[in-house]
Amino acid sequence: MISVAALQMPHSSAGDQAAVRQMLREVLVGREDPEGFFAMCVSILGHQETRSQFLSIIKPLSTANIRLHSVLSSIYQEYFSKTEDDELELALALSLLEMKDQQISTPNQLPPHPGVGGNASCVLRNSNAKSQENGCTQQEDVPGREKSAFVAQSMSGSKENFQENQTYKSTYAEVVDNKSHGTSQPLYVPDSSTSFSMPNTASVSGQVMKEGDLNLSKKPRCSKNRRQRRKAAAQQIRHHLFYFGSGETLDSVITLLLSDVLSWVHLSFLSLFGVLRRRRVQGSPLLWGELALSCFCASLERIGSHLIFLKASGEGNEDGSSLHTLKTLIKETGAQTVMANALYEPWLKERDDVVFSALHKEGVECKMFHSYCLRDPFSVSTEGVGLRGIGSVSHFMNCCRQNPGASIGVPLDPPVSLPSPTCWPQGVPLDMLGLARMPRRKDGTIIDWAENIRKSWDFSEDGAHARLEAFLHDGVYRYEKESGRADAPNTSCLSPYLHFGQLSPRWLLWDAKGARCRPPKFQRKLAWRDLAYWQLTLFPDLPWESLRPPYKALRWSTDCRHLKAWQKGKTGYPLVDAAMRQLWLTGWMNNYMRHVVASFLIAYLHLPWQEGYRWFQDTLVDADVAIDAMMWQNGGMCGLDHWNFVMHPVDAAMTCDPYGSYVRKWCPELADLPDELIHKPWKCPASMLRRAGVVFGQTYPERIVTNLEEQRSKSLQDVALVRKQFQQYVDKRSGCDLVPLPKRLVSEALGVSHWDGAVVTEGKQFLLPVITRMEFKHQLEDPDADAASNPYNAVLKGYVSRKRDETIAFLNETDFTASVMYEGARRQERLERDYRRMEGLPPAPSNRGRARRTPTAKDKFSVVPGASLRGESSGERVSKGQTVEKLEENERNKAQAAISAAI
Ligand SMILES: Cc1cc2nc3c(=O)[nH]c(=O)nc-3n(C[C@H](O)[C@H](O)[C@H](O)COP(=O)(O)OP(=O)(O)OC[C@H]3O[C@@H](n4cnc5c(N)ncnc54)[C@H](O)[C@@H]3O)c2cc1C
Repeated sequence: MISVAALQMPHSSAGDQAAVRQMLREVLVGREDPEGFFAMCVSILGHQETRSQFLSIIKPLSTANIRLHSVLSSIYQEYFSKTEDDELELALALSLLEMKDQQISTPNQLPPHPGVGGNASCVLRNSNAKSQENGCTQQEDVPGREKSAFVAQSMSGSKENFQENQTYKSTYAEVVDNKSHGTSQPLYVPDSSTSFSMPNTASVSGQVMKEGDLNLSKKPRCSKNRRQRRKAAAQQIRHHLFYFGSGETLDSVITLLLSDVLSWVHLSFLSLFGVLRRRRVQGSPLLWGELALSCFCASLERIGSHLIFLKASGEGNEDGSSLHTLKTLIKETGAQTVMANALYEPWLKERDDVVFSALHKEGVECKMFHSYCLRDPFSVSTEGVGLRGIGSVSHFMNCCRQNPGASIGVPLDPPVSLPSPTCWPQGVPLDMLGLARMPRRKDGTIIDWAENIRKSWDFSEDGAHARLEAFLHDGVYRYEKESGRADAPNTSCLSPYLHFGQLSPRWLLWDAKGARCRPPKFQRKLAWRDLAYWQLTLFPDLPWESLRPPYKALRWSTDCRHLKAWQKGKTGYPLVDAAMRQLWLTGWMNNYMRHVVASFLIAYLHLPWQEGYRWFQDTLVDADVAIDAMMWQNGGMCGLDHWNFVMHPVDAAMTCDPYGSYVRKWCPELADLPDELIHKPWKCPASMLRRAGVVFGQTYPERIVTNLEEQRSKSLQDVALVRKQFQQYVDKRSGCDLVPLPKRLVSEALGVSHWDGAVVTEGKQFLLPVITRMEFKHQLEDPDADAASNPYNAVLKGYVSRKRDETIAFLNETDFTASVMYEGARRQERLERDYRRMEGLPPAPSNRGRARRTPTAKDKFSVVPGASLRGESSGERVSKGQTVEKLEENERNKAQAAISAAI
């Protein structure tokens, strides 16, 4: 192993050198790819310096790792042999500059709010705070209560506030009544006191601010580290809120954002191989992070406080550098208490545990609070519920009901002031973090890919509340029935604010329940969010590896042209293109459109779901490692709750853009086509195209694939192939896929700790049958059949009748996925009716759609995946499985499990 520290970078700054060295270490241990490393050098050192220094930087590799050296050299040669024109052309294409004259408005048509917002993140606090003055709340009844009293008082504000909160809490518990289960038990709501509530409160400029990582308000402060621990490039913004104190109360508070070296990695999207890989790694979320931090700084200034930015530095790995920086700060400020909000990504939790335990050993009191999710994902348990239907939101909510754990808690008023230390520690300016750095051309000019994103959003907490208000006054009334509409602002558009902690889920849930219209579907969305984090804690490889083993071997396309066309919104399918352009220009698209573009990428282009995940990570302003990964796994057919539907790239418009106005907005070159043909311009007569000024290949791209049915058939056949190849992962009885269970779930299911002789042995794999598309089960029997002849064909064609709309709206009250299941079942019914008519058979008994949701002995495809645990080696049922089954037959869960199992 060579010594990275020995590398020479004569003309760069020490910080740059450290960043490059750090990244090279990552390459050497295989956590970073050479391409990502090179791009980082270009970003950090600049073109000139990279050109002159790169070869000497990598020179030590020429003896220590010849292969890597030659890969890096060829990347260098290729990059610097490109002409400026190539790059410019790419930049233009990628920025979709042909649309620059268009007025791009915000995703949900709210008037744009120029200016800034802010977020922030961490707070350092010193002891002896005047608790009444600021609003931190610690309602936990813990032994250290006295010590944390400063927090409790400062956050929850007055006693009256607290009482009001209690009342609110009981109202909340009633409201969260789970309608679909006819039980008065609070849905997904724990009962007793809040598990935290840090410096909440504060009425800043007359605004009630709510809890969030980057806000002053009602909630836990601190951070949510979003790090993408992926091999190509690890990026993160990390913020921590620290409270430093020396007594029973705090006398000062310092808000701190701690960022690590890799956060400044900056990939030029022009850089590599002439192929647009990404806007930049995590470009959009980092941009949001910077703008939101700047707003948060302003909010703190208004109440006489500051936000300090620090870069983690010091020797050692990333834990080491965070720890070193914190220790230095603690020494400087004399702090005795450090508090931070919990991060749930397993690898970040691990790091924080290490840091906190080291600080603890040195006598620093450390406290971690929960804020990002409604439930701490590490505390969710399947006990009493079992594993049947795992992955579905219904199953997850059942688990939360059965094992309520700590209370979700109530939002608190934001602080009106924060006690200041006598001397503020020295930080670095926000722009030094380099979060929203724009790439430069070789001539030094900046390519501002974020112009439209900045116009589209207000990045401040005020912006979050304005959107919430707007939604509660308008969109919320259409949410149940029409949240799929892309042409209307029917969803909340709050995801980036939630992601960056500018709005807490607790507050959102609270407000949604207080609204006159309380759509259960909307409330369940927050459970989806928590579900994603629960899955990530169970399967830390969720963002990279297919959960269903056979699907790792799926044959995927490697067609870069298709990928680029999809990314740039140039597939020739107007609905897909409109959504991808909206994503590029605003950093957002609604949930329905995310399903449409994901289905297109996977089922019709056969590109791996990881490509979609990566692109979303780079371009979504709400890019979230857990949610994104869970959804792409589900879309990629390998998640726990894989989609039982495929969105058709044309017909889905019947639901989401029936009049073509969404396409007209984002693909203006098609604006003059009539409503009925705008989603399929290739069907227009030549004269109509002429009149509308559409020339395929010039003004609008040709379709990159034309044989949709064939493409789908291929996709199905590929799935059948791997399921055949890896039969050990297919349950013979039900035809369902089998997923290896993480030990934590096995223990819960077997009740290992209490159960005689039940030992989950190291290395033994337990397999669980999971929800599996019916069309896959059928295809297994006839692997070469085409998609059209598969009676369970999952392609959704859009909703077409009012009656169906109403039924779907009703089912949406239960779950979005339930509605698409319904549609699938109806389609199946139609097919069967036609078949029977043609064959002269008597009509089938009715009510098949719903019946499919429950297992019947007659229809093997309806068999509900049970939680029969099998030892892989023996293939035999584990005797303890009977106990598991017993648990699962628990009456309280039966109805829910049936629905869960079907979706
Ligand atoms: C392929 C794919 C990738 C996705 N990637 C992300 C992502 O990176 N980050 C992200 O926040 N959401 C992601 N989603 C989920 C969802 O599309 C967005 O949360 C939603 O579109 C945000 O818009 P909204 O705030 O108007 O949502 P609303 O419908 O108003 O919902 C309110 C909030 O609930 C949460 N929520 C809604 N739907 C989901 C869901 N399916 N899973 C988890 N939480 C949900 C979000 O925090 C959202 O802000 C993805 C969905 C798909 C299909």
